Amino acid sequence: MDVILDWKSIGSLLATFMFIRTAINDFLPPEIYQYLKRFFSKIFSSLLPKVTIIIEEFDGAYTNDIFEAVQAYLSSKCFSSAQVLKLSRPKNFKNLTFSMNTNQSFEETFEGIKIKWSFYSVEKKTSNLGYSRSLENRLFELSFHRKYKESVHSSYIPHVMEVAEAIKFRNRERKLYTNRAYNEDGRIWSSIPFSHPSTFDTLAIDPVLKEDIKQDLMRFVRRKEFYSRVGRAWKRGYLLYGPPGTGKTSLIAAIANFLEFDIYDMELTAVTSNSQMRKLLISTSNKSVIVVEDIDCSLDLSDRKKKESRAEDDNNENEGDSRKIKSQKKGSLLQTVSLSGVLNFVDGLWSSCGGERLIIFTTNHKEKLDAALLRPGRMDKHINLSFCEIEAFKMLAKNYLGIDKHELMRKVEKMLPLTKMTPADIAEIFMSCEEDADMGMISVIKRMVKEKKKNDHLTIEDASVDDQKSKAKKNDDNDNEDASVDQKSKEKKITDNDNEEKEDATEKKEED
Ligand SMILES: Nc1ncnc2c1ncn2[C@@H]1O[C@H](COP(=O)(O)OP(=O)(O)OP(=O)(O)O)[C@@H](O)[C@H]1O
Repeated sequence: MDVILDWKSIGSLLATFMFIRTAINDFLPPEIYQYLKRFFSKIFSSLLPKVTIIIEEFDGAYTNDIFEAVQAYLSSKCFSSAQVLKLSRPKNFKNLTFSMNTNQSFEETFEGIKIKWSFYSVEKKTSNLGYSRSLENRLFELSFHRKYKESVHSSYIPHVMEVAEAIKFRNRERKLYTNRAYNEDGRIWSSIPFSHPSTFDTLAIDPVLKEDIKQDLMRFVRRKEFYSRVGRAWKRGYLLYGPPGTGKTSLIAAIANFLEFDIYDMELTAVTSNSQMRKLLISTSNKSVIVVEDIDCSLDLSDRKKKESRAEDDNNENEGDSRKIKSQKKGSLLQTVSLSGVLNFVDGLWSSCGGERLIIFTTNHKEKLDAALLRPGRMDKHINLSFCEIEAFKMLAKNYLGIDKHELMRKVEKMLPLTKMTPADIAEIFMSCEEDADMGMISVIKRMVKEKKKNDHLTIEDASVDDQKSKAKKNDDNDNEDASVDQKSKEKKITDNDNEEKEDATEKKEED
């Protein structure tokens, strides 16, 4: 009976409320109505003291740095209070990582302020060109009492960012790229678990060049103030050029490892417009290396003045199959991103990015690029990676065979300039020798002899009839060299002694 009475009183209360509301709406002048509305909403908001800040993973197409920072911050904190946690150890991470599960909360007190974090994941439906797809939209909610709004803004949030930065620094050996960015179709355009083992120690390039690159990078990262003082965006452009297999990709990985930057590998051919490219680039995080590989294949970026004559040359040129396929595949998209689009982003747009960024273009054909793209300020440093020279060879021998010196090193030094072998060629031979130093060195020399023969043969085919004699002599020399290597390998098997003398004797014989 009591319950029935309660329901009755609620009903009459609601009826009275509706009556008053209608009366206010109908009879009160609008000005007084608005005034009363503001007045009551003020009273209600002071009665509801909670403020909530939402931190989404993506802001439109761009990643939100604060989301990542909060994620790192909470992974270090949530263990003590969240009820359901996720435990993981991503590949290449040393430590276990705790993170909050969806729909979970974590509470803490900071300088007397009660803070509550909640983590949600919501499905967002998007439709594009008749296709509908669902995207995961993850977000953190930060709630606290209204009266602490100012303190949260000026102390707590900076504290979270500081802790997150410290965690990132502490875990700098963890090489995992976790950032995700979606393009307008909702596809991930860049999600690279970055754990490339290449470092400056394993990179076989001229030591002087290596040191120069390291110095340049260090100067760049410590000159934040300088860049802002002179009013320039904090970015640097590198162009890596040289034949395939000379270590362009390895150098990029070594740079990212050295600087501890994220890598974004930009597939320009998948970008459908200049504005999309601009959006994608702005969505990259601070401290990142943006890589555009094979720029000459991705776009028609050749010097506009030379374009027509080049087109003819291209038809006649005997290029590698893979490059042809690449060009054909990408040809249909040639018009989508223009040279000016690329130039624009390399120049001006960076200013809106804030943090330091390195952009690296690679090409096998520097001469095909437009001069406008190559000028300083756009591509600040041009790095030529070429065929293997002796210092690089020694590094490869050390890395792959574990040797600092070898009796055949002098021979290699003599022959290297006569061949066009890339570090990749040599690395491949060493790989197949399973760390047997003698076998590795002998196999390399045999291959060099073959390469030299091939090169000589090509040169001679082009030469005039008068050069026929020298061709015969060169072939004789090659045969001698080939034989001497075989001979040496036999001798090596018999005894390790007297090698130096035997080699000297063989070389002398060849010279004679
Ligand atoms: N300078 C180098 N130092 C150490 N290893 C190298 C070097 N150059 C090539 N290599 C080896 O050869 C492989 C291929 O090299 P990489 O992909 O870096 O060459 P690239 O110049 O980028 O070739 P492409 O132009 O075809 O992309 C690497 O995985 C690495 O093992």
